[in-house]
Amino acid sequence: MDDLLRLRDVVFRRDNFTLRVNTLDLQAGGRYLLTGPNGAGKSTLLQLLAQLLVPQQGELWFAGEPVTGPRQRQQLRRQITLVEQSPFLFNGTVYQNLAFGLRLRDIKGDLQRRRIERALAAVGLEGFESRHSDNLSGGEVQRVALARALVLRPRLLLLDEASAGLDTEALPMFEKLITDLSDKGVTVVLAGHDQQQPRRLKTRLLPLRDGILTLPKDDEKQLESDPVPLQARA
Ligand SMILES: Nc1ncnc2c1ncn2[C@@H]1O[C@H](COP(=O)(O)OP(=O)(O)OP(=O)(O)O)[C@@H](O)[C@H]1O
Repeated sequence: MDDLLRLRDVVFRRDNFTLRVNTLDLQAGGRYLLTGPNGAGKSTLLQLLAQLLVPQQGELWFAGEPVTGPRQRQQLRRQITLVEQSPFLFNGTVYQNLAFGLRLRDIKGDLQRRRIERALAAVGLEGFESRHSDNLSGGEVQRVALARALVLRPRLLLLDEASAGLDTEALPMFEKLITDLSDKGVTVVLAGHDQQQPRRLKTRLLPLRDGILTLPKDDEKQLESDPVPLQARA
């Protein structure tokens, strides 16, 4: 598989927190799980991968091209979507929330309607188009936020604790969606605390501790074992 995103010697500093990523290669169609305790830097790394934060040091490549300036980062944001830990839906209907990003991409009319219908069906919320964002449960908000990401058809989908509020019916649907997307070539990075998810989803692990990403020495072995960093890659 080809690398979609590569990071080398990346350092991001903010206040008293420093995030360090020596080597990270995300393959096209790969599934990854970012693990680590509260405050380890998972959300910060996802924002960096989403090109919403800019590292002070290091190099990034997307689809083989070096990521250099703000203009390029802005273009990349059209291919990368982050679903935040506490997603914000604006005051309006579910349809309006999903249509917003499509309108910016000039996707209108029937195509817009079909994409929204399909994305809502994919998260199990068929017929939710006219529901108001104020009248949704926490789990429904998360699913609408996921659908809002899906309609944009990103090449890299970043999910910050996106399954935390899902019930026992919604979780298998969510996990099937993730595997289907990666089978279609979408790279998916999830951050979370579900200890069983790596086994169920067969994700590669990206363990973060105190802002340092420590890749497991042997990814395949890691899939069989607990999601705990064992040894740093030299
Ligand atoms: N907007 C911000 N401004 C300043 N510091 C921040 C900001 N967001 C996070 N931090 C700090 O950066 C560090 C990493 O936080 P981050 O949210 O990335 O961790 P996390 O691993 O996602 O945690 P959690 O599991 O609790 O979601 C923490 O020390 C946090 O206090």
